[in-house]
Amino acid sequence: MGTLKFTKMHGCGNDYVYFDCFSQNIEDPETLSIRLSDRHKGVGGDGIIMVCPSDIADGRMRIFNADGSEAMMCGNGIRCVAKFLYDTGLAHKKHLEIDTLSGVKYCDIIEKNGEAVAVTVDMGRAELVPGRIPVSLPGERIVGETVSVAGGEYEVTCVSMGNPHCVLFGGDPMELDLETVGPRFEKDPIFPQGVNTEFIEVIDSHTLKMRVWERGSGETMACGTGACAAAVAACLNGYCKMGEDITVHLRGGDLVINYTDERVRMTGEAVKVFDGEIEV
Ligand SMILES: N[C@@H](CCC[C@H](N)C(=O)O)C(=O)O
Repeated sequence: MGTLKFTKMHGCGNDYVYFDCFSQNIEDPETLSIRLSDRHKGVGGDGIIMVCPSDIADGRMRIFNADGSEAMMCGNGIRCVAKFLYDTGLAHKKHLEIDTLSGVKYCDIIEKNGEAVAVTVDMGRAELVPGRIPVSLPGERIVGETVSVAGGEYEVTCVSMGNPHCVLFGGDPMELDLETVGPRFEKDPIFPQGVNTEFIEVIDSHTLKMRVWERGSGETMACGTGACAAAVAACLNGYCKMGEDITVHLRGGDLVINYTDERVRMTGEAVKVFDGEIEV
């Protein structure tokens, strides 16, 4: 038995329990994530995030979903990791490099009264090659393709932002039975590693409304990589234009995304809720 110090943080309501792993060791993050994510018997969150030292960057992020699975990347999480590094002084730099399982990402801190309040992240290139997303469908890329999922026909666009995404365009996503439809996509064999699924209503050429079902965590208030994938998909399907700012309205707040061939940039809030300590 021992204790672990943590910080509860969120980006647009996508909340995780963050651990300073420069000074603490977590032996079994998978089990800890399942336990702490419980909103009744735990701290409550969409998973846990370990902020670790790195030999090649200012810090390294490890993210675990609420079901204990480790993910390669988290858009809302990386903004909070940047805030954590900046505010705690572990790396008090306006430009931060953060290593992830999908490579090093570059973060620019937006500061107010000495604290990071928002972060712009260079998320790198959007990956469209099906085998690298991965999605088991033929072709050079999957843009507006009709596929059969659990007996239904859907028009999908598939993108990797370091993790796999399937984007669908339609009417108001708030009217969807997401608890039924989300798991069907997550577990469909065309996505060999599972998938995060975004349901999008195009409001205008600079504005999207989105609801997300996340692999490993279910419905969350927001998904940063998902908002990036949605903006990329909106451009590929001709709803929005590359190089222009696209605001994505999520259940928990807004993200601004800018997509070019070279990179996807994401800007949004990073918020600390409270510090705590827990027996493990
Ligand atoms: N909420 C995240 C993504 C977290 C990981 C995802 N569920 C996966 O398994 O790929 C974000 O903000 O990007």
